[in-house]
Amino acid sequence: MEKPTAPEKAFFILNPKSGVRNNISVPDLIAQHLDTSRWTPELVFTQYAGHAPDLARQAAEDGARLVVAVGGDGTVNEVARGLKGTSAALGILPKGSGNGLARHLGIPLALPQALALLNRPTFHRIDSCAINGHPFFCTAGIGFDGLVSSVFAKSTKRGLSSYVQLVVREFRSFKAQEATVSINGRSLSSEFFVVAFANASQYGNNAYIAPMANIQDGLMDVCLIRHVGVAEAIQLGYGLMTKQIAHSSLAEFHTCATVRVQSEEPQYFHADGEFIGQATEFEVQLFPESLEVIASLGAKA
Ligand SMILES: Nc1ncnc2c1ncn2[C@@H]1O[C@H](COP(=O)(O)OP(=O)(O)OP(=O)(O)O)[C@@H](O)[C@H]1O
Repeated sequence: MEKPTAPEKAFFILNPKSGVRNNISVPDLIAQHLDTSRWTPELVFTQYAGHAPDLARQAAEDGARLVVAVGGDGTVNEVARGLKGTSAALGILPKGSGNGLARHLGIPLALPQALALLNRPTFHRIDSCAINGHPFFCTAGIGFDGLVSSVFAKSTKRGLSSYVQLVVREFRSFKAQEATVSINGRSLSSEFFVVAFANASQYGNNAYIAPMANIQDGLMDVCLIRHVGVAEAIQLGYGLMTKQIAHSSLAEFHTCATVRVQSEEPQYFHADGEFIGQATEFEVQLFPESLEVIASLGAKA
């Protein structure tokens, strides 16, 4: 895309609570590294959880070409939600603890480099999804995934090591629930430890739940994991971190644009790592090319 003759408006939405790198002054970095011949920046801090969708939508209505989420996947989700159906593109300055969508989109985790990508932008359209009407852009999940998100939401600790400790603690008491997954005309009934829906390939922190997921192909990858004991959990953990889950007999993969899940007992679920609630029925849908982003996508998105 050609550089416009005059700078365009870029609106930065900063979550003061996200991430573990809180010694970094993002406003200073933006002042130092953003090319003001390309972008005229405006910055605002969120005041509360759930503030960013309104801020993003308003910025788009006020003519911002670019709205940048400064935070982790929760903040990215909120900003992206607000931008759906507008003509503004999403940018990301990754400042979360997991940064799943930023990693999938090839956005550098070092903020000066992420700002350099905004200075020489490449715009792409990506798919987005929704679980029971709650938009997500990276991953959503039911079962153990959902439980972990609910416990993490109550925890004040952030970062990978706290997350791993929490996963191990919750695993000991978790009981997989009976459910039926209706997908591509088939009904699959089983006890499921996890049913994960992947628009992007990873949860964050390079934990790949669906290494083959392509964010521009009009399909989500559904990963079904049935009964898991301690030995299988160790294998799965290794598979997540090495992309080997794609070849594991413990995980079954399908691709589709819609999927339904019906469960006997209420199950916890999350969208982009944020705990949403409990339900017995789930409908997950994909919306092709529904969001414009600045990214560095290789041959396989
Ligand atoms: N001003 C605010 N005060 C309190 N919470 C906020 C505020 N702004 C946003 N939030 C909430 O903070 C939560 C966490 O944000 P985010 O996911 O960006 O960071 P993270 O959890 O550190 O990163 P990651 O998701 O990558 O692990 C989100 O649920 C968001 O709604």
